[in-house]
Parts: sequence; structure tokens; C-alpha cells
Amino acid sequence: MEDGLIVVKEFLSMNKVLIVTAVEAEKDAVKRGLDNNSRFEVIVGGVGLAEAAVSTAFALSHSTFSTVISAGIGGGFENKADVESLVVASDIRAVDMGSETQTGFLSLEELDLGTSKYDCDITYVEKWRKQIETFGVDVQTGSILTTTTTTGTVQTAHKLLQRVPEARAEAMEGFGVAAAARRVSVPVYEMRAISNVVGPRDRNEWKIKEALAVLEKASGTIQEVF
Ligand SMILES: O=C(O)c1cccc(C(=O)CC[C@H]2O[C@@H](n3cnc4c(=O)[nH]cnc43)[C@H](O)[C@@H]2O)c1
Repeated sequence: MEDGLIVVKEFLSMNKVLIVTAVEAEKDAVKRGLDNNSRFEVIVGGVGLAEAAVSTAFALSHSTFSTVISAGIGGGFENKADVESLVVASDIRAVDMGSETQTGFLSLEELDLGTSKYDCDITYVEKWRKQIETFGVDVQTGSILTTTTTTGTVQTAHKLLQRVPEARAEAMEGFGVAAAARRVSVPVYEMRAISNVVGPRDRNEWKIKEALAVLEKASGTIQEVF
């Protein structure tokens, strides 16, 4: 009988999805989008990749998940992702992790010190993009950059795009969530509803309410794909 219970528990945990947001408002938006389904656990992991990594690792140490998703609002690079659209990551990059030199930036890979990029399973990324589209959301796929500082100038935005020309969006948590998930070999994904353009900071211009509505709509697709 006990063996049976263990098998049932393992089966139920096989399809559990952990969704990590930075703040409560993002968690609420994701939960509104999801049906009240016990397969999905949505947690507030905190702002920044360190808090996100610790929170994700903690959740993963207490329960088994088949998939982890970093979700929230983010900045969109000009002409790459419009405000009020959505970006699904093809890969998640710690774009400022490395070394600045007199002749340019060296990534962790170039320094032979580790990885600054996690690829997402492109089959699921494409399936998810198509599903989101059917919900009437303007959606793109591409690299989502994780930065430790929100970009505040055109110069920095250009510098980041030079480093990663395929970048569409930036946020502050994805790489932390991904590092924790990959440590235990769990596939990881990221989606960002675009609240602002990456560049000169004007917080009053951020379309947070609108981006949260996009995040809510897109969250309704998670249960169809994962
Ligand atoms: O004030 C509010 O009501 C509110 C509601 C939801 C989210 C927030 C945030 O401030 C979230 C911070 C979070 O947003 C990401 N983010 C958004 N835009 C950018 C950007 O241009 N560059 C980097 N990160 C961005 C980031 O992941 C932050 O953790 C407030």
C-alpha cells in the first residue's frame, strides 16, 4: 500500500511546474491566468538573479518539478519587442557576467570560467509561441538577457545588443532561475511581458498595468504546453 502511495506521489510530481516571479503583482497576474490547478506552483522569488536563484533552489529542494519557468515583466529592445508584447526566451543569458578588458568584454565562456547562457528546448519554445499567439498576444522568441542593473542609457542598450544581437528583452531574474533549475537537470523557460523600452529610464512611462494584463493572458497557455 505504501509503495502504491509513493508511486502516485511520484506520478503527480512528474508534471508539476514551478513558476518564479520577482514580485507579488506578477505572481497575481500569473495565477489569474492559470486555472486553479494544483500542478502549478507560483512563487515570488525576489528581485535580481541572486534572490531568484536561492528561491528557485529552495523550492526545488522541497518538491519535484518537471519544468521551471521564470515569468514577469521586462524591458524590450527597440525594434525587437514592443511595449505590451510578449517575449519567450530561446535562451537565457547573464549578459554582464564576465570581465571587462581594455579591448572589450570577455564572457565566462571566453574566460573558461563557466556558462553565461542556458538554451531552452526549442520544440517547446515554438509550441508555446504558437499557443500564445492563438490567445491574441503579440509574441516573439529570442534571447532574454539577465542584467544586474536595469539599463538606463541608449549607449548601454547598444552595447548589450552588440554583445547579443539576437536579444529581444532584458530582465533581472531569468539566469538565476535557470542556474538553479539546470543544477538539478530540470528544463527551464522564461517569458517577459514588455512594460518599457530598454534605454533611458523614465519609470512614469512604464506600462506596468498593461504588461501585467499581457502576462495574465499568456499565463493561460502554460497548462496547454507544459
Ligand atoms: O510597481 C508595480 O506595481 C510593479 C508591478 C509589477 C512589477 C514591478 C517591478 O518593478 C518589477 C521589477 C522587475 O521588472 C523587470 N524589469 C522590467 N523592466 C526591466 C528593464 O527594462 N530592465 C531590467 N529589468 C526589467 C525586472 O526583472 C525586475 O525584477 C512593479
